[in-house]
Amino acid sequence: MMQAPQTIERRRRGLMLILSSPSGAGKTTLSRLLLENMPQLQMSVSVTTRPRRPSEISGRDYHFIDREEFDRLSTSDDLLEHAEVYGNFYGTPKTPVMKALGQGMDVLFDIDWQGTQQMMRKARPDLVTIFILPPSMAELERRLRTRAQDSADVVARRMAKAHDDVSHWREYDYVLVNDDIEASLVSVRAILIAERLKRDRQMSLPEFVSALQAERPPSD
Ligand SMILES: Nc1ncnc2c1ncn2[C@@H]1O[C@H](COP(=O)(O)OP(=O)(O)OP(=O)(O)O)[C@@H](O)[C@H]1O
Ligand SMILES: Nc1nc2c(ncn2[C@@H]2O[C@H](COP(=O)(O)O)[C@@H](O)[C@H]2O)c(=O)[nH]1
Repeated sequence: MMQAPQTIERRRRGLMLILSSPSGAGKTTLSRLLLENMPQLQMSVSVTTRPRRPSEISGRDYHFIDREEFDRLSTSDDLLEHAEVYGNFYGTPKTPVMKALGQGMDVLFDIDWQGTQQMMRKARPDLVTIFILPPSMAELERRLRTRAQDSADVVARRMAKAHDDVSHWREYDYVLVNDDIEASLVSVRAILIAERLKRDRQMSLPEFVSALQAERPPSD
């Protein structure tokens, strides 16, 4: 006998939402706000060889590791992707991502364009990618300086790479200019909500629709 539609468990393939931008455009800020108010979304916490900033918490913002440990993780295939960015090494641990997806969660990534390219080769159908542009290069520099977490040398090094970073915008599904943070948050939430409704991600739809069609039409 056919199950009633309302008793069918609505299963969905988890998706991987990637945010990339030149350094300082606002990925971390947007990610934190998005996670505050979005169920079924988990942040991927990267490993990095970069020194910890004063405001950062190990295990929440990054897993801070040395180069030897990083090389061990990358050669043992424990990273989904990895790259050298602004002179430091960064990578995405594989196990927590696979576990979260297996539990029906979506996973949020704050990674650069090199990591995104690697992820595209591995898991394109499950990826949703967003590139975040700053309103201007002057505002980008202002944000990096007022964040006050990096030395003047580090800010200069990141600004020197900003044009090259921006040149990758066409590789992304969505592009937004992070002028107003609240407006950007609304856009990212809208993208995620719409992507969750994509037909191919709703695994139980065929079963659900069959059950709907098997119901007797209401009598007049
Ligand atoms: N729309 C915005 N308007 C003004 N300031 C913003 C906006 N978005 C972010 N900021 C500020 O800009 C600074 C940089 O933002 P954030 O750290 O989120 O950038 P990021 O893209 O994560 O940088 P990185 O790539 O270096 O990790 C922070 O001080 C943040 O508060
Ligand atoms: N390819 C990857 N890039 C990553 C990862 N984690 C962070 N990043 C990117 O590095 C820069 C600099 O970050 P910051 O925290 O030092 O300011 C930024 O573009 C991040 O998106 C990662 O695991 N893989």
